Amino acid sequence: MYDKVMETVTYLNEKVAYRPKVAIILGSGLGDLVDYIEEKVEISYEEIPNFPVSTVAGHAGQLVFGKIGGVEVLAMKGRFHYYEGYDMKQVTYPVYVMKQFGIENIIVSNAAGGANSTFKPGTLMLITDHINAFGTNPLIGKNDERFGPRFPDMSETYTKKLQELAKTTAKEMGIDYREGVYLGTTGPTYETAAEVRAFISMGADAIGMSTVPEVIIANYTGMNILGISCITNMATGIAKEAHSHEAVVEIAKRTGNEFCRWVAETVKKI
Ligand SMILES: O=P(O)(O)O[C@@H]1C[C@H](O)[C@@H](CO)O1
Ligand SMILES: Nc1nc2[nH]cnc2c(=O)[nH]1
Repeated sequence: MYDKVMETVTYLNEKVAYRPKVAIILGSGLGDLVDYIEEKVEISYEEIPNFPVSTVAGHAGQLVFGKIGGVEVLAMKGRFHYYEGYDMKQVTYPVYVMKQFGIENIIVSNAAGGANSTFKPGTLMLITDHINAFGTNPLIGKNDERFGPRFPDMSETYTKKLQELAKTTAKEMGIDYREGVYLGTTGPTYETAAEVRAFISMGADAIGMSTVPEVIIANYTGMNILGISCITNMATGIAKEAHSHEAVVEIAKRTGNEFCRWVAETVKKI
């Protein structure tokens, strides 16, 4: 794995002059953030050695390098989900690459269902912590100490300093946000109402199908982490209507503007 990652990193180093310290993983329907990136260099996943290829509608499959307000960034437009059939090492492969490429701060985003009944579709939630309900862990297997320790601590997974920065920025910009715990499941089914009740009793405020594996690797490799969920629907049982991925992407795109403004301003201060 290490050699493969380094091969990908070498390719990127030769292909782009940018050396960003900040990366952003864009969730379903949140890809418009790339419109805030100037002097872009875009690379399709197919072109990148050892990179998996995204198959989900609403996910473009590109690394986008450039600048937001003068700050160099790397945005991942299209992520890899466990439910697509990738194994956990493939799902998290880009995060290993980012770390070796020099990324120190990662912003992870997602579209998620609201489990906290005080949320509504369109709510932006700053992730304060997560629950891994995937039933597996991307670090299972032999550990390579060149990436990180065998038993990573996760007592401050979502970096307090970045949370404070995002909160101050939101207040300055008049952006409304909530805070909460993201629970990640495998998908691709949306939850049953009974599962949502169980997840609420476990402490979930938002439920999604991504983010947790990437964050586990980002934490393991020693990155600062900021997470934002865009609540696109209320979770099953709280919502009156049935879910569809099309509706999720549609709401994420509609609320995406606030999300993009918030992330762009926060990036400038990192
Ligand atoms: O990549 P994210 O977590 O934003 O995508 C969400 C979860 C599923 O992939 C999909 C369900 O509609 O959207
Ligand atoms: N698991 C899950 N993922 C989502 N992504 C967007 N909405 C939802 C949801 O309600 N549940």
